[in-house]
Amino acid sequence: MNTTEMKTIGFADVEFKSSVLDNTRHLGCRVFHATTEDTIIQMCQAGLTLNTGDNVWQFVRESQPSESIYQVCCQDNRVAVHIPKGECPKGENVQSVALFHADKLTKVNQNDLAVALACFIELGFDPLDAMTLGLAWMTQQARAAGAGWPEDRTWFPTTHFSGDHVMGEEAEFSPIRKDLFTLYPVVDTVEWLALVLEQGVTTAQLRIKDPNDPELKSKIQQAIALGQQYGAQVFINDYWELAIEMGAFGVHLGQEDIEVADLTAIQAAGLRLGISTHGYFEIMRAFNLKPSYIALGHIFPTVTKDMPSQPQGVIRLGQYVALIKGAYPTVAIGGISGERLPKVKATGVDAIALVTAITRASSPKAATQSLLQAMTEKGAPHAALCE
Ligand SMILES: Cc1ncc(COP(=O)(O)OP(=O)(O)O)c(N)n1
Ligand SMILES: Cc1ncsc1CCOP(=O)(O)O
Ligand SMILES: [Mg+2]
Repeated sequence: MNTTEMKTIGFADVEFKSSVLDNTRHLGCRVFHATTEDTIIQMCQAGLTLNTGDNVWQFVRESQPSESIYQVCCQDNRVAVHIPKGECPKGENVQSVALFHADKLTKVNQNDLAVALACFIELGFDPLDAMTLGLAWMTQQARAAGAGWPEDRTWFPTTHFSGDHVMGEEAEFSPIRKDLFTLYPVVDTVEWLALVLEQGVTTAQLRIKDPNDPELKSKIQQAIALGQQYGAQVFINDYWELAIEMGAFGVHLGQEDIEVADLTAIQAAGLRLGISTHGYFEIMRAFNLKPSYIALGHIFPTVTKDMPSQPQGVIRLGQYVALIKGAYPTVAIGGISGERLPKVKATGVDAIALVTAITRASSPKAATQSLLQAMTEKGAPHAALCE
């Protein structure tokens, strides 16, 4: 934990019982009987509620769409969260029911869950990340593995949205070569791609954001050919259909992209798949697809893309990397410069993706070379992280 400040949470009803109350101190939180805290757990006629100041959670038997309340429905070891309409950052198309399966618990105790959820929300996590962490923390305790910060993915729930694509049991995406997965420039022209490959880059991405670009097809074709020429892993951002048609090495897709792409077709065609994530819920959601790598972002503020989420910082990056390590290769993205690279690398992340550190450098060739060198230099892995 990176803070010594104790967070306080109140429960309004003196009769309120939870077996994890004392253990919240391991997270830097204190939950006690009070009626005046900003974050408060209380019983009302409709059932258990948690008011965090920013949002209200209600534990219900059957959920129904609501404009303003997060509704939590617990059944055995499964939890469904109905996300209020007003909370969907991207509007109507966003999926509204998040599902969690804590398969190493027999039953989710809703009082314990309210406490765990309150703690992780107080610690600054987004709602679905707080739920993911809360269930991991409860499972870890139920399995006598301590009450400290949940790091071991064994205890994490599986997560998905209702309506998510389900991959076949055996299906997984082709692997990447990890020895070639170091500096990962993301560029928007074939010229930039050629420049970075000439400097010795071994993994790169073509990211063209205009789907009406009249030369889109030809640019993708040239990017694939350059990848083959240099023996590099070239990913195509977004345009998975063209990537399949033209035999690309791989595609990169974001959280909304995976809802519409034909993942089975991408996998069956042998293309590698990289997936963007922005927190615990999305990381566990990405696990379901058995991708070729998981991208973690955005780490620092970025000028390249409008981000609905907050920058994650290197402390959280380190926690995500620890969670994923050994399962999938990881790449960090967002606001990473040459100066910031060493502390990002110290988290143990496999690769570092960047745009402006190269495209806005006074000498892009020299910048690429020095970034490549910095990636291969032996630093102190997992050195003390300070932001
Ligand atoms: C390596 C890497 N990480 C993240 C992204 C972002 O993908 P996405 O969230 O789909 O956003 P767009 O790039 O499509 O705007 C990426 N492209 N590459
Ligand atoms: C595409 C993308 N996805 C998350 S941050 C980002 C842009 C990264 O660009 P930069 O390295 O210039 O911050
Ligand atoms: Mg995308």
